[in-house]
Amino acid sequence: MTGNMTNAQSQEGLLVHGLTVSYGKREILHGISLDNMRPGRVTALLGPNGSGKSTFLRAVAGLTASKGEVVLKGRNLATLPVGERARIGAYLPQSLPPEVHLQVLEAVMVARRAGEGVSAECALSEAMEVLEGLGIADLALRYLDELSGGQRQLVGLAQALVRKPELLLLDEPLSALDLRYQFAVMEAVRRETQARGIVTLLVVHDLNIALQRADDVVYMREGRLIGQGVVMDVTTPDILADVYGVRTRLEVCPRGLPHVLVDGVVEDSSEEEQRY
Ligand SMILES: Nc1ncnc2c1ncn2[C@@H]1O[C@H](COP(=O)(O)OP(=O)(O)OP(=O)(O)O)[C@@H](O)[C@H]1O
Repeated sequence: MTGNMTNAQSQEGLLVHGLTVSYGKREILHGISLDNMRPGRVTALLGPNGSGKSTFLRAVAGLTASKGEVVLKGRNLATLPVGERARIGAYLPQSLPPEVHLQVLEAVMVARRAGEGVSAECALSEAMEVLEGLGIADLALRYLDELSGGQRQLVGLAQALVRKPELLLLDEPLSALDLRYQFAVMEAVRRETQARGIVTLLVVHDLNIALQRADDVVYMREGRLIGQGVVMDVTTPDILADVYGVRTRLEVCPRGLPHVLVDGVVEDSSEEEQRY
Protein backbone atom coordinates (compact mmCIF):
# COMPACT_ATOMS: atom_id res chain seq x y z
CA MET A 1 0.00 0.00 0.00
CA THR A 2 1.45 3.36 -0.98
CA GLY A 3 1.53 6.42 1.22
CA ASN A 4 -0.46 8.27 -1.45
CA MET A 5 -3.42 5.96 -1.20
CA THR A 6 -6.49 8.06 -0.41
CA ASN A 7 -9.15 7.09 2.08
CA ALA A 8 -11.55 6.24 -0.72
CA GLN A 9 -9.01 3.94 -2.35
CA SER A 10 -8.28 2.04 0.82
CA GLN A 11 -11.89 1.99 2.02
CA GLU A 12 -13.06 -1.44 2.98
CA GLY A 13 -15.82 -2.83 0.78
CA LEU A 14 -16.56 -6.40 -0.22
CA LEU A 15 -14.03 -9.18 0.25
CA VAL A 16 -14.51 -12.78 -0.80
CA HIS A 17 -12.35 -15.63 0.47
CA GLY A 18 -12.37 -19.14 -0.95
CA LEU A 19 -15.98 -19.15 -2.12
CA THR A 20 -16.89 -22.70 -3.09
CA VAL A 21 -20.28 -23.92 -4.30
CA SER A 22 -21.37 -27.42 -5.23
CA TYR A 23 -24.61 -28.64 -6.74
CA GLY A 24 -24.88 -32.23 -5.55
CA LYS A 25 -21.46 -33.78 -6.08
CA ARG A 26 -20.49 -31.31 -8.79
CA GLU A 27 -18.31 -28.44 -7.66
CA ILE A 28 -19.23 -25.31 -9.63
CA LEU A 29 -17.18 -22.58 -7.93
CA HIS A 30 -13.70 -23.67 -6.94
CA GLY A 31 -12.63 -21.45 -4.07
CA ILE A 32 -12.91 -17.95 -5.54
CA SER A 33 -11.15 -15.16 -3.65
CA LEU A 34 -11.53 -11.53 -4.61
CA ASP A 35 -9.65 -8.47 -3.46
CA ASN A 36 -11.45 -5.51 -1.94
CA MET A 37 -14.32 -4.23 -4.08
CA ARG A 38 -14.62 -0.67 -2.86
CA PRO A 39 -17.76 1.29 -2.02
CA GLY A 40 -18.83 3.66 -4.79
CA ARG A 41 -17.49 1.46 -7.59
CA VAL A 42 -19.28 -0.71 -10.13
CA THR A 43 -17.67 -4.07 -10.81
CA ALA A 44 -18.72 -6.01 -13.92
CA LEU A 45 -18.63 -9.78 -13.57
CA LEU A 46 -17.77 -11.31 -16.94
CA GLY A 47 -17.27 -14.79 -18.32
CA PRO A 48 -18.70 -17.29 -20.80
CA ASN A 49 -22.06 -19.01 -20.40
CA GLY A 50 -21.98 -21.51 -17.57
CA SER A 51 -18.80 -20.09 -16.02
CA GLY A 52 -20.55 -19.60 -12.68
CA LYS A 53 -21.38 -15.88 -12.62
CA SER A 54 -24.97 -16.28 -11.41
CA THR A 55 -23.91 -18.93 -8.92
CA PHE A 56 -21.27 -16.55 -7.58
CA LEU A 57 -23.75 -13.70 -7.22
CA ARG A 58 -26.31 -15.93 -5.49
CA ALA A 59 -23.65 -17.25 -3.11
CA VAL A 60 -22.56 -13.69 -2.23
CA ALA A 61 -26.24 -12.84 -1.64
CA GLY A 62 -26.53 -15.85 0.69
CA LEU A 63 -29.13 -17.52 -1.52
CA THR A 64 -27.03 -20.57 -2.37
CA ALA A 65 -25.22 -22.72 0.18
CA SER A 66 -21.48 -22.09 -0.04
CA LYS A 67 -18.18 -22.53 1.76
CA GLY A 68 -15.81 -19.62 2.27
CA GLU A 69 -16.31 -16.09 3.51
CA VAL A 70 -18.09 -13.01 2.22
CA VAL A 71 -17.11 -9.94 4.22
CA LEU A 72 -18.75 -6.53 3.72
CA LYS A 73 -17.10 -3.60 5.49
CA GLY A 74 -15.65 -5.91 8.09
CA ARG A 75 -18.82 -7.95 8.68
CA ASN A 76 -18.88 -11.61 7.78
CA LEU A 77 -22.29 -11.81 6.12
CA ALA A 78 -22.86 -15.45 7.08
CA THR A 79 -22.84 -14.48 10.76
CA LEU A 80 -25.57 -11.83 10.41
CA PRO A 81 -29.24 -12.52 11.12
CA VAL A 82 -31.17 -13.22 7.91
CA GLY A 83 -33.18 -9.96 8.18
CA GLU A 84 -30.04 -7.89 8.61
CA ARG A 85 -28.36 -9.58 5.65
CA ALA A 86 -31.43 -8.96 3.51
CA ARG A 87 -31.44 -5.28 4.55
CA ILE A 88 -27.78 -4.77 3.70
CA GLY A 89 -27.80 -6.46 0.32
CA ALA A 90 -30.19 -6.22 -2.61
CA TYR A 91 -30.13 -8.95 -5.24
CA LEU A 92 -31.86 -8.70 -8.62
CA PRO A 93 -32.19 -12.13 -10.24
CA GLN A 94 -31.74 -12.89 -13.92
CA SER A 95 -35.31 -14.14 -14.24
CA LEU A 96 -38.04 -11.55 -14.06
CA PRO A 97 -40.31 -11.35 -11.03
CA PRO A 98 -43.68 -13.08 -11.40
CA GLU A 99 -46.44 -11.04 -12.97
CA VAL A 100 -48.58 -9.75 -10.15
CA HIS A 101 -51.51 -7.36 -10.35
CA LEU A 102 -49.87 -4.52 -8.47
CA GLN A 103 -49.17 -0.98 -9.58
CA VAL A 104 -45.53 -0.12 -10.20
CA LEU A 105 -45.52 2.59 -7.55
CA GLU A 106 -47.08 0.26 -4.97
CA ALA A 107 -44.54 -2.46 -5.78
CA VAL A 108 -41.62 -0.07 -5.30
CA MET A 109 -43.13 1.37 -2.11
CA VAL A 110 -43.63 -2.14 -0.70
CA ALA A 111 -39.97 -2.89 -1.42
CA ARG A 112 -38.96 0.31 0.43
CA ARG A 113 -41.09 -0.42 3.47
CA ALA A 114 -40.26 -4.13 3.79
CA GLY A 115 -38.73 -4.79 7.19
CA GLU A 116 -38.34 -1.08 7.99
CA GLY A 117 -40.53 1.43 9.76
CA VAL A 118 -40.69 3.92 6.89
CA SER A 119 -43.83 6.08 6.65
CA ALA A 120 -46.02 5.70 3.57
CA GLU A 121 -45.39 9.35 2.70
CA CYS A 122 -41.63 8.88 2.82
CA ALA A 123 -41.80 5.60 0.86
CA LEU A 124 -43.93 7.34 -1.77
CA SER A 125 -41.49 10.19 -2.36
CA GLU A 126 -38.48 7.87 -2.36
CA ALA A 127 -40.18 5.45 -4.75
CA MET A 128 -41.01 8.30 -7.15
CA GLU A 129 -37.45 9.59 -6.92
CA VAL A 130 -36.04 6.19 -7.93
CA LEU A 131 -38.56 5.78 -10.76
CA GLU A 132 -37.62 9.23 -12.05
CA GLY A 133 -33.92 8.40 -11.80
CA LEU A 134 -34.46 5.35 -13.99
CA GLY A 135 -36.59 7.35 -16.45
CA ILE A 136 -39.74 5.31 -15.79
CA ALA A 137 -41.87 7.71 -13.71
CA ASP A 138 -44.51 7.47 -16.45
CA LEU A 139 -45.00 3.79 -15.52
CA ALA A 140 -45.86 4.58 -11.87
CA LEU A 141 -49.58 3.91 -12.16
CA ARG A 142 -49.37 1.01 -14.61
CA TYR A 143 -49.88 -2.57 -13.44
CA LEU A 144 -46.90 -4.93 -13.38
CA ASP A 145 -48.77 -7.63 -15.28
CA GLU A 146 -49.35 -5.18 -18.15
CA LEU A 147 -45.69 -4.28 -18.64
CA SER A 148 -43.17 -5.55 -21.16
CA GLY A 149 -40.29 -7.76 -20.01
CA GLY A 150 -37.83 -4.86 -20.15
CA GLN A 151 -40.15 -2.56 -18.24
CA ARG A 152 -40.59 -5.18 -15.50
CA GLN A 153 -36.82 -5.58 -15.33
CA LEU A 154 -36.55 -1.83 -14.72
CA VAL A 155 -39.14 -2.03 -11.96
CA GLY A 156 -37.12 -4.87 -10.38
CA LEU A 157 -34.10 -2.59 -10.43
CA ALA A 158 -36.14 0.24 -8.88
CA GLN A 159 -37.19 -2.15 -6.10
CA ALA A 160 -33.56 -3.04 -5.46
CA LEU A 161 -32.36 0.60 -5.46
CA VAL A 162 -35.17 2.01 -3.30
CA ARG A 163 -34.07 -0.24 -0.44
CA LYS A 164 -30.79 1.73 -0.25
CA PRO A 165 -28.60 -1.32 0.02
CA GLU A 166 -24.92 -1.28 0.92
CA LEU A 167 -24.37 -4.14 -1.50
CA LEU A 168 -26.11 -4.27 -4.88
CA LEU A 169 -25.99 -7.53 -6.81
CA LEU A 170 -27.50 -7.41 -10.29
CA ASP A 171 -27.70 -10.47 -12.51
CA GLU A 172 -27.87 -9.35 -16.15
CA PRO A 173 -29.94 -6.22 -15.45
CA LEU A 174 -29.59 -5.12 -19.09
CA SER A 175 -30.60 -8.34 -20.84
CA ALA A 176 -34.17 -7.32 -21.74
CA LEU A 177 -33.47 -3.66 -22.40
CA ASP A 178 -33.18 -1.67 -25.61
CA LEU A 179 -30.06 0.44 -26.20
CA ARG A 180 -31.48 3.59 -24.68
CA TYR A 181 -32.50 1.87 -21.45
CA GLN A 182 -29.21 -0.06 -21.26
CA PHE A 183 -27.47 3.28 -21.22
CA ALA A 184 -29.98 4.84 -18.78
CA VAL A 185 -29.75 1.90 -16.39
CA MET A 186 -25.96 1.82 -16.35
CA GLU A 187 -25.92 5.57 -15.69
CA ALA A 188 -28.49 5.23 -12.89
CA VAL A 189 -26.60 2.34 -11.33
CA ARG A 190 -23.33 4.30 -11.48
CA ARG A 191 -24.95 7.41 -10.05
CA GLU A 192 -26.58 5.56 -7.13
CA THR A 193 -23.42 3.54 -6.50
CA GLN A 194 -21.29 6.68 -6.25
CA ALA A 195 -23.82 8.83 -4.38
CA ARG A 196 -24.55 6.22 -1.73
CA GLY A 197 -21.19 4.47 -1.57
CA ILE A 198 -22.72 1.14 -2.57
CA VAL A 199 -20.59 -1.87 -3.52
CA THR A 200 -22.15 -2.87 -6.85
CA LEU A 201 -21.47 -6.11 -8.64
CA LEU A 202 -23.28 -6.81 -11.89
CA VAL A 203 -23.24 -9.55 -14.49
CA VAL A 204 -23.19 -8.33 -18.08
CA HIS A 205 -22.49 -10.12 -21.34
CA ASP A 206 -21.73 -7.05 -23.42
CA LEU A 207 -18.01 -6.49 -23.04
CA ASN A 208 -18.19 -2.99 -24.52
CA ILE A 209 -20.72 -1.86 -21.94
CA ALA A 210 -18.44 -3.20 -19.22
CA LEU A 211 -15.40 -1.46 -20.72
CA GLN A 212 -17.17 1.85 -21.06
CA ARG A 213 -19.39 1.95 -18.00
CA ALA A 214 -17.90 -0.21 -15.22
CA ASP A 215 -15.03 0.82 -12.96
CA ASP A 216 -13.63 -2.64 -12.32
CA VAL A 217 -13.98 -6.11 -13.79
CA VAL A 218 -13.85 -9.67 -12.57
CA TYR A 219 -13.24 -12.34 -15.22
CA MET A 220 -14.34 -15.91 -14.54
CA ARG A 221 -14.01 -19.15 -16.46
CA GLU A 222 -15.16 -22.63 -15.40
CA GLY A 223 -15.82 -21.54 -11.83
CA ARG A 224 -12.40 -19.97 -11.36
CA LEU A 225 -11.16 -16.41 -11.13
CA ILE A 226 -9.09 -15.40 -14.16
CA GLY A 227 -8.55 -11.72 -13.40
CA GLN A 228 -9.71 -8.80 -11.29
CA GLY A 229 -8.96 -5.09 -11.33
CA VAL A 230 -9.55 -1.74 -12.99
CA VAL A 231 -11.27 -2.38 -16.35
CA MET A 232 -8.56 -1.17 -18.69
CA ASP A 233 -5.71 -2.58 -16.59
CA VAL A 234 -7.05 -6.12 -16.68
CA THR A 235 -8.73 -6.27 -20.08
CA THR A 236 -6.15 -7.38 -22.64
CA PRO A 237 -6.33 -9.55 -25.76
CA ASP A 238 -4.53 -12.30 -23.79
CA ILE A 239 -7.06 -12.39 -20.98
CA LEU A 240 -9.98 -12.27 -23.45
CA ALA A 241 -8.43 -15.20 -25.34
CA ASP A 242 -8.11 -17.09 -22.08
CA VAL A 243 -11.64 -16.31 -20.86
CA TYR A 244 -13.67 -16.45 -24.09
CA GLY A 245 -11.39 -18.24 -26.56
CA VAL A 246 -11.53 -15.36 -29.05
CA ARG A 247 -8.95 -13.18 -30.78
CA THR A 248 -9.64 -9.52 -30.13
CA ARG A 249 -8.40 -6.00 -30.69
CA LEU A 250 -8.91 -3.23 -28.17
CA GLU A 251 -9.41 0.19 -29.69
CA VAL A 252 -10.33 3.64 -28.50
CA CYS A 253 -12.98 5.52 -30.45
CA PRO A 254 -12.56 9.23 -31.34
CA ARG A 255 -14.57 10.19 -28.23
CA GLY A 256 -12.03 8.33 -26.09
CA LEU A 257 -14.20 5.32 -25.23
CA PRO A 258 -12.58 1.87 -25.39
CA HIS A 259 -14.17 -0.94 -27.35
CA VAL A 260 -13.39 -4.50 -28.32
CA LEU A 261 -13.43 -5.93 -31.83
CA VAL A 262 -13.57 -9.69 -32.19
CA ASP A 263 -11.44 -11.00 -35.07
CA GLY A 264 -12.01 -14.72 -34.67
CA VAL A 265 -11.73 -17.79 -32.52
CA VAL A 266 -8.48 -18.86 -30.89
CA GLU A 267 -7.27 -22.14 -32.39
CA ASP A 268 -6.62 -24.78 -29.74
CA SER A 269 -2.99 -25.76 -30.39
CA SER A 270 -3.26 -29.05 -28.48
CA GLU A 271 -6.17 -30.13 -30.71
CA GLU A 272 -4.22 -29.06 -33.79
CA GLU A 273 -1.27 -31.19 -32.72
CA GLN A 274 -3.50 -34.22 -32.13
CA ARG A 275 -4.96 -33.94 -35.62
CA TYR A 276 -1.56 -34.45 -37.27
N1 LIG B 1 -29.59 -25.26 -9.55
C1 LIG B 1 -28.61 -25.86 -10.23
N2 LIG B 1 -28.42 -27.19 -10.13
C2 LIG B 1 -27.41 -27.81 -10.78
N3 LIG B 1 -26.51 -27.18 -11.56
C3 LIG B 1 -26.65 -25.85 -11.71
C4 LIG B 1 -27.71 -25.12 -11.06
N4 LIG B 1 -27.58 -23.82 -11.38
C5 LIG B 1 -26.51 -23.73 -12.21
N5 LIG B 1 -25.95 -24.94 -12.40
C6 LIG B 1 -24.76 -25.22 -13.21
O1 LIG B 1 -23.70 -24.42 -12.68
C7 LIG B 1 -22.87 -23.96 -13.75
C8 LIG B 1 -22.76 -22.44 -13.64
O2 LIG B 1 -24.02 -21.88 -13.89
P1 LIG B 1 -24.30 -20.32 -13.75
O3 LIG B 1 -25.74 -20.09 -14.04
O4 LIG B 1 -23.77 -19.85 -12.45
O5 LIG B 1 -23.38 -19.74 -14.93
P2 LIG B 1 -23.40 -18.31 -15.62
O6 LIG B 1 -21.97 -17.93 -15.81
O7 LIG B 1 -24.24 -17.37 -14.84
O8 LIG B 1 -24.07 -18.63 -17.00
P3 LIG B 1 -24.90 -17.71 -18.05
O9 LIG B 1 -23.96 -16.66 -18.55
O10 LIG B 1 -25.27 -18.68 -19.11
O11 LIG B 1 -26.09 -17.15 -17.32
C9 LIG B 1 -23.51 -24.44 -15.05
O12 LIG B 1 -22.80 -25.58 -15.48
C10 LIG B 1 -24.92 -24.79 -14.66
O13 LIG B 1 -25.40 -25.84 -15.45
